[in-house]
Amino acid sequence: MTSTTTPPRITVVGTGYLGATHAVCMAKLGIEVLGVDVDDRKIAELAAGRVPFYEPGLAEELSTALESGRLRFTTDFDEAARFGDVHFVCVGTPQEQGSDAADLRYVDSAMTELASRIHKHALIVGKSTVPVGTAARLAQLVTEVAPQDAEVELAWNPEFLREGFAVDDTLHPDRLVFGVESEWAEHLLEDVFRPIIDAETPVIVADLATAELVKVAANSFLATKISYINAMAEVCEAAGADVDVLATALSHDGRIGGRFLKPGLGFGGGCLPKDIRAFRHRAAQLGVGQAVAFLEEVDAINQRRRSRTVELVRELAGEICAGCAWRLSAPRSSPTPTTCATRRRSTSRGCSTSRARRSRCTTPRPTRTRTAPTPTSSTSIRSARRRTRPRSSCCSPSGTSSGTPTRPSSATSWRSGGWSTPGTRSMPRPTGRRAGSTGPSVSRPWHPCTR
Ligand SMILES: NC(=O)C1=CN([C@@H]2O[C@H](COP(=O)(O)OP(=O)(O)OC[C@H]3O[C@@H](n4cnc5c(N)ncnc54)[C@H](O)[C@@H]3O)[C@@H](O)[C@H]2O)C=CC1
Ligand SMILES: O=C(O)[C@H]1O[C@H](OP(=O)(O)OP(=O)(O)OC[C@H]2O[C@@H](n3ccc(=O)[nH]c3=O)[C@H](O)[C@@H]2O)[C@H](O)[C@@H](O)[C@@H]1O
Repeated sequence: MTSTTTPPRITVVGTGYLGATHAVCMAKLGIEVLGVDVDDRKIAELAAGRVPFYEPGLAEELSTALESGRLRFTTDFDEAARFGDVHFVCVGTPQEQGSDAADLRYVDSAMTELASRIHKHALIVGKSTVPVGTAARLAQLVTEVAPQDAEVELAWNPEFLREGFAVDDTLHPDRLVFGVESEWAEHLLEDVFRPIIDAETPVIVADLATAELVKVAANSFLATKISYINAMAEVCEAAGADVDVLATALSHDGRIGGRFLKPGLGFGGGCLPKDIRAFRHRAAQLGVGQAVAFLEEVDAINQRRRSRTVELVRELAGEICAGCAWRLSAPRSSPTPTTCATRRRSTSRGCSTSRARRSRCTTPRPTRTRTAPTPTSSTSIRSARRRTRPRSSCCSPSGTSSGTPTRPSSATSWRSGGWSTPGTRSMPRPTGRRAGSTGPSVSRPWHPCTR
């Protein structure tokens, strides 16, 4: 049933990848939104209509939202506290340095800064990915720091968006999870997400701990699925079998499905590596480390995958050098080794930063001939070297049965092909993914597993 009540006004605290997307999408749904961040440069960029990372479609939606007057940005927490009825906290939760635990200092800081300025009845909603038990601790924290004239409650609403599909995933999620402690909080969240709920999106109402756990359980499952098929790739390589065909065959079993079953370099991205580690760490703290001990193997398979890829690239680079040496002895019109390498690099599409270029160019793509299928595993990297014609029997595990997987032509298709291209997601992060984005005080080199 469609509601006619005015939606609550919201703030989005932390306007990084998740927060900027959430703010823009909420404004698109007709809500008045104030985006808040401690990074004044990021706020200035967003207020000027520029998205400081790459996400398809987001810049256009940002412009539209700014023009509508429903979306504004600020660094002023007092303004945020006055403005919002519902405050979504979307700050980073990177892996702690020297530990597998999640670094919760940004969440703690954002919650404290905000709650200590609220002078009304308001709901603070955590969206960041946190270890189970964090919300209960924060619920106590916000009550303690809130002024006496305030009534502040905490809820948790984990986010499942994928980078590259962030806008669509936010507007059309598979499900909404509301971790709440009162009916008031539940109804307020329903008012915020009304258009999405009206589109028959399932809503799961849970307690705080369950809501937190849904998120880490989902990411752990996805990571496990990827490592599973990559483990099969290791076995295939040793046995002379073809993991792409194996994955395709598995994908036709409806109980298994083909999504997240693409063998490749292993999972990277911003969250899966850090989230499975933080989950193991938290489970151990709770005395149930054994229950998720398998995630250590999931991580190990993933690390092995990367090492194996580097080995393969070295092997293949050897072949390339041999090829170039052969060309040197060919007639003068043949390209020199230098021009070989330059051409190869310049044909890497979408490499608009040096980091992106590096990440693309360290993949095994250069060895493929024009007609060979995209190697998505070490087995297929090897077989691509043997084959010059596409194998019609090989289709992608996602069910696109048209034979040869196509060459990825964008960050999104490259990623969805099972390849990890960390640098292409968030190009203008000059001091590193975490350094520039999680909070101004952290400065360490970007690495997909520690962001
Ligand atoms: N990026 C993604 O695809 C998804 C991320 N998540 C989770 O969402 C959270 C945020 O992730 P991202 O947006 O990728 O991180 P991000 O690093 O892109 O953005 C975090 C933002 O928080 C700001 N910030 C830090 N401390 C602050 C404070 N005290 N007050 C206000 N702003 C502050 C930073 O300046 C930065 O703009 C993480 O917990 C992540 O695991 C969940 C689902 C998807
Ligand atoms: O918590 C998060 O931040 C998000 O993490 C992932 O999203 P994301 O990291 O943006 O990207 P994915 O498309 O899920 O890919 C993750 C990694 O797995 C790899 N992958 C994916 C699928 C596959 O079959 N094989 C494979 O190796 C990708 O190349 C990439 O490195 C989850 O898919 C989101 O649901 C979640 O919200």
